[in-house]
This record gives sequence, C-alpha cells and structure tokens, in this order.
Amino acid sequence: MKYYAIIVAGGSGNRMQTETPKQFLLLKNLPVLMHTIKAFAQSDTQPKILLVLNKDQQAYWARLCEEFNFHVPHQVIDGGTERFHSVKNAIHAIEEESYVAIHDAVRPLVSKSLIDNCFNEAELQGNVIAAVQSSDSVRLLRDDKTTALKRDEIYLVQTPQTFSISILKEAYNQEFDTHFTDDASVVESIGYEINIIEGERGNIKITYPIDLELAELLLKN
Ligand SMILES: Nc1ccn([C@@H]2O[C@H](COP(=O)(O)OP(=O)(O)OP(=O)(O)O)[C@@H](O)[C@H]2O)c(=O)n1
Ligand SMILES: C[C@](O)(CO)[C@H](O)COP(=O)(O)O
Repeated sequence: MKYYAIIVAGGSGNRMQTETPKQFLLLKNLPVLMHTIKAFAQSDTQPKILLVLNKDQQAYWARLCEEFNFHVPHQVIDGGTERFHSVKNAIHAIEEESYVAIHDAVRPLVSKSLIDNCFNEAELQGNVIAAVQSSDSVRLLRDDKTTALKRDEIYLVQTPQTFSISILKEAYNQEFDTHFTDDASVVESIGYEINIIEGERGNIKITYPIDLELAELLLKN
C-alpha cells in the first residue's frame, strides 16, 4: 500500500497577528512547519509528503530550507482560498491507490505514534480522525440563549485525519460549504460515518500567540 501526508500550510494566520505567517515562525529555533514535516518523515509509515503552500510563499519556503539545511523530501502544491481548496489541490496530485493523512502544518507536536496509528486504523476502517474528549464543560449558543451540553458526548477534533484516497476524491468533488471546517466534515457530508481515534492533548493547533508559547514549553529537546 502507498501512503501520503498532505500538510496544509497555505493559510495566512490572521488570528496569530504576526507579520510572518505562523507556520514559518520559529519554535525552538526551527520553523514550525519543519517540526511538522519531520514528525511525518520520522514515522514508521514513511508517507510521501505533499506540502501545500500559498504561491506567494513558495520562494520564501525554498530560502528557509536552504537556511536551515532542511532536506526532508517533499512536493510543493499550490494553496487555495480556503483550507478546503488547499486540500483539494493536493488530492488532485495523488493518482495511485493509497491512504492519505491530512494534517495542519500548525500542529507541530503530533507524535510519530499518533501518525502511525492513524494510518493503521484508516487501513482497517477506511477513515479515522484524531480527537480528544473535552475536559471543560460546554454550552451551546442558539438564539441568544446558551444551554449545557453533555460533556461526554463532545469530542475536540484534531489532525491527522486519514482516509483512503477514493473516499477523499469523491468527497472533495463537491462544492465548498462554509460548514466544512475540517476533512471529516467534508467526507461525512457525502454519507460516510467518521471513526475516531484517541488524539493527544499536546497536539495543539497554533492559532493564537499563547499557543506558540505553549508549544515551546511542550516540545521536548
Ligand atoms: N487557504 C488555506 C487556509 C488554511 N490552510 C492551513 O490549514 C491549517 C489550519 O488553518 P488555520 O489554523 O485556520 O490557519 P490560518 O488560516 O492560517 O489561520 P487564521 O484562520 O487565523 O487566518 C493551517 O496549517 C493553514 O496553513 C491552508 O492550507 N490553506
Ligand atoms: C482541521 C482542524 O484543525 C480540526 O480541529 C480545524 O477545524 C481547523 O480549523 P481552522 O479554523 O482552519 O484553524
């Protein structure tokens, strides 16, 4: 079987509010994105790596690779307007029967074992996504009123999100919908049931400045 990792790094990081997009910021002296790519390169599965980057940032990335002597093999794919379009561009580049893990570039702390478990489970079940249960109480806002939800029924979804390429091609053939906040929501919308695997509390998404500080603390030397 063939394996691919689509690492989506085509965003502009508005919530982070830094001039340099967050995927290129330094985390323990190495750009965030390089930590993420290394995690996949060190996994037992050894997927082919497709890196999705905004066209305007590809020359900058090439310079960073030289500066940091970064030689992990990867293919660069053009980013799209939304995360959905970035993923879709990468899916088009895959032509063989395979399992594909889609992962946010800005989740650099993902472990090798989570990556391998996701590939193994997807091969058994067709798809699997990493998620953790909420440790906070949660409330639903509707019509200006909030109501408590059953916490045990709430999962916080992470990446990797791993699927057979045939499911992905079918799902990403549809039009973009604003409810598509991840790959599981795209696949689910065409009728597939989504399987969950236990994620990692340390597999945080760098979204706000405090997340980068947390990642510095969590990253092992
Ligand atoms: N058009 C886009 C938008 C997002 N992403 C990627 O999807 C991941 C998750 O998105 P998010 O954290 O929202 O990143 P940004 O869109 O960059 O951040 P913001 O929403 O704050 O602007 C990131 O690795 C981001 O680079 C992408 O590849 N293409
Ligand atoms: C894919 C994701 O990381 C799963 O939690 C999340 O939905 C991405 O959301 P964002 O708003 O694009 O950061």
